Amino acid sequence: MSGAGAPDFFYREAQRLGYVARSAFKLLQIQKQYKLITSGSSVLDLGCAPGAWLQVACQSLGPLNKGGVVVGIDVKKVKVPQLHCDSRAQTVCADVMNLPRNRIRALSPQRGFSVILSDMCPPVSGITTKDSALSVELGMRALEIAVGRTSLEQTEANLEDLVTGVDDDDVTGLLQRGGHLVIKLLESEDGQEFSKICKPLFRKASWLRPKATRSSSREIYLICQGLQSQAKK
Ligand SMILES: C[S@@+](CC[C@H](N)C(=O)[O-])C[C@H]1O[C@@H](n2cnc3c(N)ncnc32)[C@H](O)[C@@H]1O
Repeated sequence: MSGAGAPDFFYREAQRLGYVARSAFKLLQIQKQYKLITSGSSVLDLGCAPGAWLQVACQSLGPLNKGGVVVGIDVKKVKVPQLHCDSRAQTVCADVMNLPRNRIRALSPQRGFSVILSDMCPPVSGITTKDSALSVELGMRALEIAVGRTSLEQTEANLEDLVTGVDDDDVTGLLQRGGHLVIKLLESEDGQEFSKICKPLFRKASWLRPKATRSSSREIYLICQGLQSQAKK
Protein backbone atom coordinates (compact mmCIF):
# COMPACT_ATOMS: atom_id res chain seq x y z
CA MET A 1 0.00 0.00 0.00
CA SER A 2 1.57 3.25 -1.04
CA GLY A 3 -1.27 5.74 -1.59
CA ALA A 4 -1.29 8.92 0.51
CA GLY A 5 -2.36 8.17 4.06
CA ALA A 6 -2.28 4.37 3.68
CA PRO A 7 -0.44 2.72 6.56
CA ASP A 8 2.77 1.39 5.04
CA PHE A 9 6.08 0.12 6.38
CA PHE A 10 7.41 3.61 7.26
CA TYR A 11 4.15 4.62 8.95
CA ARG A 12 4.26 1.51 11.15
CA GLU A 13 7.96 1.98 11.88
CA ALA A 14 7.33 5.62 12.89
CA GLN A 15 4.64 4.47 15.31
CA ARG A 16 6.85 1.74 16.72
CA LEU A 17 9.81 4.07 17.27
CA GLY A 18 7.83 7.04 18.62
CA TYR A 19 8.22 9.43 15.67
CA VAL A 20 5.23 11.69 15.08
CA ALA A 21 5.29 11.13 11.31
CA ARG A 22 6.79 8.77 8.73
CA SER A 23 8.72 11.77 7.30
CA ALA A 24 11.26 11.12 10.08
CA PHE A 25 12.76 8.41 7.85
CA LYS A 26 13.51 10.93 5.09
CA LEU A 27 15.73 13.00 7.38
CA LEU A 28 17.18 9.83 8.93
CA GLN A 29 18.27 8.73 5.43
CA ILE A 30 19.66 12.21 4.66
CA GLN A 31 21.59 12.08 7.93
CA LYS A 32 22.90 8.58 7.22
CA GLN A 33 24.15 9.55 3.77
CA TYR A 34 25.36 13.12 4.31
CA LYS A 35 25.86 13.55 8.09
CA LEU A 36 24.80 17.21 7.92
CA ILE A 37 23.76 17.61 11.57
CA THR A 38 26.51 16.88 14.06
CA SER A 39 27.10 17.30 17.76
CA GLY A 40 26.31 20.89 18.78
CA SER A 41 24.85 21.96 15.39
CA SER A 42 22.39 24.83 15.19
CA VAL A 43 19.45 23.78 13.02
CA LEU A 44 16.62 25.80 11.46
CA ASP A 45 13.68 23.58 10.40
CA LEU A 46 11.31 25.42 8.03
CA GLY A 47 7.86 23.80 7.75
CA CYS A 48 8.34 21.71 10.90
CA ALA A 49 4.79 20.42 11.63
CA PRO A 50 4.01 17.91 13.04
CA GLY A 51 7.58 17.65 14.32
CA ALA A 52 9.23 14.46 13.05
CA TRP A 53 12.25 16.34 11.63
CA LEU A 54 12.53 18.21 14.95
CA GLN A 55 12.84 14.80 16.61
CA VAL A 56 15.52 13.51 14.21
CA ALA A 57 17.41 16.83 14.27
CA CYS A 58 17.40 16.93 18.07
CA GLN A 59 18.56 13.30 18.29
CA SER A 60 21.38 14.10 15.87
CA LEU A 61 22.74 16.83 18.16
CA GLY A 62 24.14 14.20 20.51
CA PRO A 63 24.25 14.56 24.31
CA LEU A 64 22.67 17.61 25.92
CA ASN A 65 26.02 18.79 27.30
CA LYS A 66 27.37 19.16 23.73
CA GLY A 67 24.91 22.02 23.16
CA GLY A 68 23.17 22.88 19.90
CA VAL A 69 19.70 24.15 19.02
CA VAL A 70 16.80 23.25 16.77
CA VAL A 71 14.38 26.04 15.83
CA GLY A 72 11.25 24.93 13.97
CA ILE A 73 8.88 27.29 12.14
CA ASP A 74 5.47 26.43 10.68
CA VAL A 75 2.20 28.17 9.86
CA LYS A 76 0.63 25.49 12.01
CA LYS A 77 1.14 25.59 15.75
CA VAL A 78 3.53 22.78 16.72
CA LYS A 79 4.16 21.43 20.18
CA VAL A 80 7.70 20.09 20.51
CA PRO A 81 7.30 16.28 20.67
CA GLN A 82 8.30 14.86 24.04
CA LEU A 83 9.97 11.77 22.65
CA HIS A 84 13.41 12.22 21.01
CA CYS A 85 13.36 16.01 21.70
CA ASP A 86 14.79 17.94 24.64
CA SER A 87 15.14 21.53 25.82
CA ARG A 88 17.27 22.40 22.76
CA ALA A 89 14.19 22.31 20.48
CA GLN A 90 11.74 25.19 20.18
CA THR A 91 9.02 26.11 17.69
CA VAL A 92 7.55 29.32 16.32
CA CYS A 93 4.19 29.67 14.59
CA ALA A 94 4.62 31.93 11.53
CA ASP A 95 4.40 32.09 7.74
CA VAL A 96 7.97 31.79 6.46
CA MET A 97 7.01 33.76 3.33
CA ASN A 98 6.21 36.84 5.42
CA LEU A 99 8.55 36.45 8.36
CA PRO A 100 11.41 38.99 8.09
CA ARG A 101 14.86 37.45 8.26
CA ASN A 102 15.88 39.61 11.21
CA ARG A 103 13.04 37.98 13.22
CA ILE A 104 14.47 34.55 12.39
CA ARG A 105 17.99 35.81 13.07
CA ALA A 106 16.86 36.79 16.58
CA LEU A 107 16.05 33.09 17.20
CA SER A 108 19.46 31.87 16.07
CA PRO A 109 22.65 31.45 18.07
CA GLN A 110 25.19 34.25 17.61
CA ARG A 111 26.54 33.31 14.20
CA GLY A 112 23.40 32.00 12.50
CA PHE A 113 22.60 28.36 11.78
CA SER A 114 24.93 25.56 10.69
CA VAL A 115 22.11 23.60 9.00
CA ILE A 116 18.89 24.87 7.41
CA LEU A 117 16.19 22.38 6.43
CA SER A 118 13.10 23.17 4.38
CA ASP A 119 10.46 20.45 4.16
CA MET A 120 7.84 23.11 3.35
CA CYS A 121 5.25 22.20 0.77
CA PRO A 122 2.11 23.98 -0.41
CA PRO A 123 -1.32 22.39 -0.01
CA VAL A 124 -1.42 20.15 -3.11
CA SER A 125 -4.09 21.25 -5.62
CA GLY A 126 -3.41 18.47 -8.12
CA ILE A 127 -2.66 21.07 -10.82
CA THR A 128 0.93 20.10 -11.60
CA THR A 129 2.21 23.47 -12.85
CA LYS A 130 0.58 25.41 -10.00
CA ASP A 131 1.90 23.05 -7.32
CA SER A 132 5.42 23.11 -8.81
CA ALA A 133 5.46 26.92 -8.99
CA LEU A 134 4.38 27.23 -5.34
CA SER A 135 6.94 24.67 -4.28
CA VAL A 136 9.71 26.63 -6.06
CA GLU A 137 8.52 29.84 -4.33
CA LEU A 138 8.83 28.18 -0.92
CA GLY A 139 12.21 26.70 -1.87
CA MET A 140 13.44 30.06 -3.11
CA ARG A 141 12.42 31.72 0.14
CA ALA A 142 14.36 29.05 2.09
CA LEU A 143 17.41 29.67 -0.13
CA GLU A 144 17.14 33.41 0.33
CA ILE A 145 16.87 33.03 4.12
CA ALA A 146 19.97 30.82 4.03
CA VAL A 147 22.33 32.69 1.73
CA GLY A 148 20.92 36.21 1.69
CA ARG A 149 20.08 38.43 -1.22
CA THR A 150 23.65 39.56 -1.79
CA SER A 151 24.85 36.03 -2.57
CA LEU A 152 21.87 35.34 -4.79
CA GLU A 153 22.49 38.50 -6.78
CA GLN A 154 26.03 37.26 -7.45
CA THR A 155 24.82 34.11 -9.20
CA GLU A 156 24.45 34.28 -12.94
CA ALA A 157 20.94 32.85 -13.09
CA ASN A 158 18.05 35.16 -13.79
CA LEU A 159 16.27 35.23 -10.46
CA GLU A 160 13.67 37.81 -11.22
CA ASP A 161 10.99 35.22 -11.92
CA LEU A 162 11.85 33.12 -8.91
CA VAL A 163 12.65 35.40 -5.97
CA THR A 164 9.61 36.43 -4.01
CA GLY A 165 9.47 39.96 -2.73
CA VAL A 166 9.50 40.02 1.06
CA ASP A 167 9.92 43.47 2.52
CA ASP A 168 13.12 42.71 4.36
CA ASP A 169 15.92 45.13 5.15
CA ASP A 170 18.18 42.32 6.35
CA VAL A 171 20.01 41.20 3.20
CA THR A 172 22.58 38.78 4.64
CA GLY A 173 21.93 35.08 5.00
CA LEU A 174 21.42 33.04 8.16
CA LEU A 175 23.48 30.02 7.11
CA GLN A 176 27.04 29.95 8.41
CA ARG A 177 29.94 29.58 5.94
CA GLY A 178 30.49 25.85 5.44
CA GLY A 179 26.88 25.21 6.50
CA HIS A 180 24.39 22.90 4.81
CA LEU A 181 20.95 23.44 3.28
CA VAL A 182 18.25 20.89 2.42
CA ILE A 183 15.31 22.00 0.29
CA LYS A 184 12.27 20.00 -0.76
CA LEU A 185 10.88 20.70 -4.23
CA LEU A 186 8.39 19.05 -6.54
CA GLU A 187 10.12 17.69 -9.64
CA SER A 188 9.82 20.13 -12.55
CA GLU A 189 11.93 22.12 -15.01
CA ASP A 190 11.96 24.99 -12.49
CA GLY A 191 13.56 22.57 -10.05
CA GLN A 192 16.46 22.08 -12.48
CA GLU A 193 16.84 25.87 -12.77
CA PHE A 194 16.78 26.04 -9.00
CA SER A 195 19.71 23.64 -8.67
CA LYS A 196 21.69 25.78 -11.18
CA ILE A 197 21.29 28.71 -8.79
CA CYS A 198 22.47 26.67 -5.80
CA LYS A 199 25.45 24.92 -7.37
CA PRO A 200 27.84 27.92 -7.51
CA LEU A 201 26.99 28.86 -3.92
CA PHE A 202 27.86 25.50 -2.34
CA ARG A 203 30.77 23.08 -2.46
CA LYS A 204 28.37 20.37 -3.62
CA ALA A 205 24.68 20.15 -4.51
CA SER A 206 22.94 16.86 -5.26
CA TRP A 207 19.41 15.49 -5.55
CA LEU A 208 17.97 12.79 -3.31
CA ARG A 209 14.66 10.99 -3.42
CA PRO A 210 14.46 9.28 -0.02
CA LYS A 211 13.15 5.71 0.18
CA ALA A 212 10.31 6.84 2.48
CA THR A 213 8.89 9.08 -0.29
CA ARG A 214 5.53 7.77 -1.42
CA SER A 215 5.58 6.40 -4.98
CA SER A 216 2.77 8.81 -5.94
CA SER A 217 4.76 11.87 -4.79
CA ARG A 218 6.89 14.13 -7.02
CA GLU A 219 8.90 15.44 -4.09
CA ILE A 220 12.66 15.47 -4.26
CA TYR A 221 15.31 17.01 -2.00
CA LEU A 222 18.20 19.22 -3.04
CA ILE A 223 21.07 18.63 -0.63
CA CYS A 224 23.49 21.58 -0.66
CA GLN A 225 26.70 21.00 1.27
CA GLY A 226 29.28 23.54 2.40
CA LEU A 227 28.22 27.14 1.79
CA GLN A 228 31.15 28.88 0.05
CA SER A 229 32.41 32.22 1.17
CA GLN A 230 32.10 33.48 -2.42
CA ALA A 231 30.07 32.17 -5.36
CA LYS A 232 32.20 29.98 -7.68
CA LYS A 233 32.78 31.53 -11.12
C1 LIG B 1 5.47 17.88 4.82
S1 LIG B 1 5.10 18.98 6.11
C2 LIG B 1 6.59 18.96 7.04
C3 LIG B 1 6.82 17.71 7.82
C4 LIG B 1 7.89 17.87 8.87
N1 LIG B 1 9.20 17.99 8.24
C5 LIG B 1 7.92 16.69 9.79
O1 LIG B 1 8.76 15.81 9.58
O2 LIG B 1 7.12 16.65 10.73
C6 LIG B 1 5.17 20.53 5.33
C7 LIG B 1 4.86 21.69 6.26
O3 LIG B 1 5.18 22.90 5.60
C8 LIG B 1 4.36 23.89 6.19
N2 LIG B 1 4.37 25.11 5.39
C9 LIG B 1 3.95 25.28 4.12
N3 LIG B 1 4.08 26.56 3.74
C10 LIG B 1 4.60 27.23 4.81
C11 LIG B 1 4.96 28.59 5.04
N4 LIG B 1 4.80 29.53 4.10
N5 LIG B 1 5.45 28.93 6.25
C12 LIG B 1 5.60 27.99 7.21
N6 LIG B 1 5.28 26.69 7.05
C13 LIG B 1 4.79 26.31 5.86
C14 LIG B 1 3.00 23.22 6.27
O4 LIG B 1 2.16 23.86 7.22
C15 LIG B 1 3.38 21.79 6.65
O5 LIG B 1 3.25 21.59 8.04
